[in-house]
Amino acid sequence: MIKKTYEDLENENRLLHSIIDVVSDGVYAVSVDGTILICNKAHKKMDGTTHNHVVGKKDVDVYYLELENFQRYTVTKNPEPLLDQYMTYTTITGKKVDIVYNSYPFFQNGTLSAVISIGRDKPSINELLTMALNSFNNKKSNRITNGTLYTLEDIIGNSAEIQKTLKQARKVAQNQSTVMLLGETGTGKELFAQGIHNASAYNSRPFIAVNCAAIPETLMESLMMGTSKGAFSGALDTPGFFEQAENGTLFLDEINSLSISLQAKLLRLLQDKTVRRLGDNKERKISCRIISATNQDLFIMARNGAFREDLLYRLTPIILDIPPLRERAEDIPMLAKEFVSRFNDQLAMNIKLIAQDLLQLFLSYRWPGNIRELEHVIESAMSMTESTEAILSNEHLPRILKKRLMSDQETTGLSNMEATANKPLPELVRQYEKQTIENALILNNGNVSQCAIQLGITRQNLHYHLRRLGINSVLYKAQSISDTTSSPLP
Ligand SMILES: Nc1ncnc2c1ncn2[C@@H]1O[C@H](COP(=O)(O)OP(=O)(O)OP(=O)(O)O)[C@@H](O)[C@H]1O
Repeated sequence: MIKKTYEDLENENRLLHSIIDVVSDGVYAVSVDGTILICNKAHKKMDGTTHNHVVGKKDVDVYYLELENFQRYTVTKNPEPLLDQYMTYTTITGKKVDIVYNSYPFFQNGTLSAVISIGRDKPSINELLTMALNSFNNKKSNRITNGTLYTLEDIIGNSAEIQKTLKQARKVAQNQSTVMLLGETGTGKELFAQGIHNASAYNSRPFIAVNCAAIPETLMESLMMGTSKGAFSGALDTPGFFEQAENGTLFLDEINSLSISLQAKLLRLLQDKTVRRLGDNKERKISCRIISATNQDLFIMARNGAFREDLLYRLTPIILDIPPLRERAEDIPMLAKEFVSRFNDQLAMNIKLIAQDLLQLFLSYRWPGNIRELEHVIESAMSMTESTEAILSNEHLPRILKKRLMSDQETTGLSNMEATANKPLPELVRQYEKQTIENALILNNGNVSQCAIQLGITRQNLHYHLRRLGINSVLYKAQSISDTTSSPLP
């Protein structure tokens, strides 16, 4: 074997250092007595430190945290790999870092001599997650890296109802007030919450979404408040939701499912505007906007004692009511077109048109699951379609879905009777005329002449009715599915 010269070893050392420096994860090595041996570029960038701050210095002088929270301390006590650990610390430069790391013992001649750690900070993990999500939806590429996917501009709908809610959302985004989003399931409450965050001045800060119905009650308190190491067996230093959302937005979805005891705890946090991690005595200021959402009537729940009235009033200084899809049927073609276009991409299909029979079925259905249901129905229909087909029609609906959608057509007469019981006749006539003309425009791609023929009136007469009823026929002009503008489709 050829013996390496000192110069060879020097070159090899330089090469290894260069490799370590170009790795995008933070790489760090510390001797068992706490002297920092290696800290690569990515780690220094994450920490906001320089070579002089770190290499050769004692770790306890560079990173401000309790000795027993250093990975070096834990691995020295028990020389085994320590994987997927999460920690928060402040560095000598005052930068606060959230990091997830793996640490490994390094042995020389059978004796532990150093600890090597490889880590990534939370913002870069969020970035990775966002990239992964984006890769599922190429339309959403180069998307936001604050934990969200949508802006208010992504909310589709030309109806007066949705435009009014969007206008209110844009206004609310200007300040940091607490907002409550009301709406049936699938109406787009989370979309609005993300949209408000992204339209706000603090949109570079985190958006933390918590589904209150999905987290077991026993875990919720520690996740909400955070824990300090030793609070209970296995507890680590972990920031709670409020801390994670620092200067950003905390979105509490399905807040109606919080138990009464958690409601009391949440109320106390909101009143004190401070949070204390479990097992810690340090008070931390709450500095995030709270957006909550419910698909049940909290005012009725409060009346029945199922939701605390005092908490309800804390959460509702501003209320945005998101209308169900059945109350804005004119948005259905536009939404359907968007979903067809998305599934064309995802399923490698080439649907160019939604047939009139299917569109008519969509327009007559009540959509209890709202936009999410429309999205799923289109996905199911497209999954039943050959990739060579260009028109999506009734025939592509799975039998069970078709039956469900058609059952509404049969009951529409009855529900109309119930809905119209207390309205004056002229208003009902006007509503009916407007709906009939809008449906005809949708079905005729905004072509006024064809629409007039279908309705059995002259073109001039139709123009008169359009003006009288405030309908803009241009909005109904046909566009191909692949068109990205949000207008009704053929
Ligand atoms: N106006 C809209 N434009 C485009 N897509 C929408 C719109 N509203 C909702 N969606 C889509 O509908 C689905 C449901 O939206 P979201 O999850 O925001 O509803 P939600 O009201 O929060 O529902 P839940 O109460 O069940 O949590 C999502 O896939 C979303 O992308």
